[in-house]
Amino acid sequence: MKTRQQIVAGNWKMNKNYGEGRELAMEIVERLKPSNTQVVLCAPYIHLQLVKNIIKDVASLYLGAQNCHQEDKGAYTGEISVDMLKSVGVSYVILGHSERREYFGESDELLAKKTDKVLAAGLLPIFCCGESLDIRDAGTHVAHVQAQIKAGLFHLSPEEFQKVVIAYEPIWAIGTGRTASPEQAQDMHAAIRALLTDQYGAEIADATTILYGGSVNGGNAAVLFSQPDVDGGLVGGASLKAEEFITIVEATKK
Ligand SMILES: O=C[C@H](O)COP(=O)(O)O
Repeated sequence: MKTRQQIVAGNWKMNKNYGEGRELAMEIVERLKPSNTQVVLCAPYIHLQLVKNIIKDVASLYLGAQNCHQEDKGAYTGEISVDMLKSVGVSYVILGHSERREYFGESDELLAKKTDKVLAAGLLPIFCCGESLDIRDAGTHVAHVQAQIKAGLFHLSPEEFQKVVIAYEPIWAIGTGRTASPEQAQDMHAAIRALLTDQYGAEIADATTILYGGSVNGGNAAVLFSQPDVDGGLVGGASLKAEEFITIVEATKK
């Protein structure tokens, strides 16, 4: 039976120029201690090749991208294909981050296509879901998140689905300093796992990694990750400081 992998992914978003990115990746390599937690550096495209070279000898470090295009290639100015990502050693691709959904109009249908493309290339999607504050206040957050997962992922076969990592990121907690409480995170993660159990069965649901994202930092990571259904984090701001990021990695379950 597949065991549930603990993962901490750092999403650098649109931060760090070339030199700063090199410095950050090198400091992470220096500070990281061997462990079973997978650590994914989701750097901007300009850094991917360099970061791959810096992390290549560290078994627990993986390269991630923050997006991809849904087509193989062609006249899509400014876009990047899964084949391009794969060719520089990318393993994980973040899909459906709320910033992409909101600022770039990414729909559930589009994300289903991107998921297919990532899996077909042999890469691993980190599929993001999460509700706005209005939806949470209306009390429909569980239904909202479950609908995002159904629309983006439930066309996948069980074999395909087993490669997917889910990241729950309440939008009201992203970059705001206002994190979900451990109970709020656990409740949603349990609801997601229950949905996965209905669709794919308990064995696959139990083995699925579900990350929490939204103002995770060195001070709150341990209590969030100690929740039974929280299997690590998708970290934005705090992934830009090596020391704090490593503290977060070390807060994962052993
Ligand atoms: O992808 C990461 C999330 O958007 C969380 O960002 P944050 O840790 O800066 O709140």
